[in-house]
Amino acid sequence: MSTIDVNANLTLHTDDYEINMMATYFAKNMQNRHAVFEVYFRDMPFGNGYAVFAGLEHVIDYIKNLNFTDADIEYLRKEGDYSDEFLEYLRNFKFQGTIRSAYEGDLVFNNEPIVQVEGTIAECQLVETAILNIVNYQTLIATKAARIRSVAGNDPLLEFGSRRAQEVSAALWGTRAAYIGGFDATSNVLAGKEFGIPISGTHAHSLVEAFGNDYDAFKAYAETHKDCVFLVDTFDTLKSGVPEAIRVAREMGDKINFNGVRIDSGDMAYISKRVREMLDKAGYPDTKIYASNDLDEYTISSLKMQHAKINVWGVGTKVITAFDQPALGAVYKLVSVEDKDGKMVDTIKLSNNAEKVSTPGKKQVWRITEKKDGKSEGDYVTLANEDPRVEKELYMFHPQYTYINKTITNFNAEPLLKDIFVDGKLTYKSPTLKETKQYADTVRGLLWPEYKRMLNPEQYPVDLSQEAWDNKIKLIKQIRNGGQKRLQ
Ligand SMILES: Nc1ncnc2c1ncn2[C@@H]1O[C@H](COP(=O)(O)OP(=O)(O)OP(=O)(O)O)[C@@H](O)[C@H]1O
Ligand SMILES: O=P(O)(O)OC[C@H]1O[C@H](OP(=O)(O)OP(=O)(O)O)[C@H](O)[C@@H]1O
Ligand SMILES: O=C(O)c1cccnc1
Repeated sequence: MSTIDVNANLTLHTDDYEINMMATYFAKNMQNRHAVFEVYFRDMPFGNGYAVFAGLEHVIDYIKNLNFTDADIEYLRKEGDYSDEFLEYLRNFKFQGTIRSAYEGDLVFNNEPIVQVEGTIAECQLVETAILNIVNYQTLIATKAARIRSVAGNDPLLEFGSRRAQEVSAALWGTRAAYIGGFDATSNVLAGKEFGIPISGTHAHSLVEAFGNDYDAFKAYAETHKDCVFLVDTFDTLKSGVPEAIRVAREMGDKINFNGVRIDSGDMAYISKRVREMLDKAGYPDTKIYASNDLDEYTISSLKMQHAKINVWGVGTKVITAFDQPALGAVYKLVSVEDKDGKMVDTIKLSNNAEKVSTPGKKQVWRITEKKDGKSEGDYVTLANEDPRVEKELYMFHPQYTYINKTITNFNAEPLLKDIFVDGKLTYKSPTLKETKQYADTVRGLLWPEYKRMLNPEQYPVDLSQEAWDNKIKLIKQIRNGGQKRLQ
């Protein structure tokens, strides 16, 4: 069994209310009614122009292992007010639904479905909590990482956040998401072993404290490691740390690779410039300067503007906790359900807040790109039975401000939601993590720069097809006119 337990049974990792609803559906003999739920988020995280989808691999592990054990059933018998018949139903429960999803690394936007779960209403209901838990966190971290990548240019980005992550699982899956989003390596050795992420590490202040001075610590490290990056700011970066690192490098000669020095405090623009001068003067122009200390896209961008001489960035807390926005806020909404006569009926959740009104009907998202250069034109959300690929021209309009519109010709339309599980069977073959990272990079390249800038990006169009829009307005009117249906 691996430590990141891909075989973990997380069946009870669900909210009590999901099982309570399952019990009601069961008692009313509605448990097998066909239903479609969709995951979407309402606002772009960090005010970013795009989000990077992540979490699918963990969702797949979770679904594969869904199964109520005897111990789970006994626990529910003790804690809940469930009938014996319902508990027997759970004991025999198997996920037999269909899941369609964006791929990890895909760019996703607010107010479009990014995961779709279709099956019996009972099974769809059960998986809400875990799917949201996984996708919300990993997509958030991958997006934060992509923002940091966007200002770091081609510089190596090291993920250092395990000590500050919200517990173990977040550190591990979070660093995987950060890798997809644009980081190059992690300090977490377990994540390296389990996911194949390159690992990277320097040393801490404690090494210098333990030896009492920079020289003895660096010398001892150099005698025990070929590749050396010395942390130079324990006492005084310019007066002691860097001179002693150079002294040790000279003494050790080609017994070591003097790969770098790390700065972890102070004015990193000023210090890095002085350190660069010292290293160059000493004949170490290839020795890199690493920086860490509460870095994020803002500090890195500012340091770049100040022409700081930093080559490698270690980023911990701010990426692994998505520091400035703790949750993505993705939701899971019922969009269509079978009525008592076996007919699928679209459903809507109304709200006084226009943004919170869900879009009814089973849908597909089409990424519309120009045929000429493959660049993005926007996303076109249709009802599932529509196929814009057969259209010669596409009329795209803003779903709230409909006077904002354009007609597109000569376009390609690619579906975002792809089959992952079909009738309970995994039909999707996962790429390697490296391929996923490469894919994330490629699709980011297709987005116009206006949507990618870190501050105040243009809003990427996510439009509804005329049919999807008409369907929504029809349902809103129906319900406002007192026409709530009896489906039972
Ligand atoms: N030239 C700079 N421009 C912008 N931000 C910087 C610059 N130099 C450092 N920073 C950032 O400023 C913050 C300084 O934080 P803080 O005051 O905690 O660090 P410190 O006092 O240098 O070190 P310590 O962590 O040991 O207290 C960090 O987020 C760091 O990344
Ligand atoms: O600042 P982050 O982006 O989270 O990067 C990780 C931090 O972890 C280490 O510090 P340590 O835990 O020793 O504490 P410190 O921040 O007080 O130096 C390292 O020196 C970085 O400063
Ligand atoms: O390797 C490092 O330098 C490192 C690892 C974790 C946290 N801070 C720094």
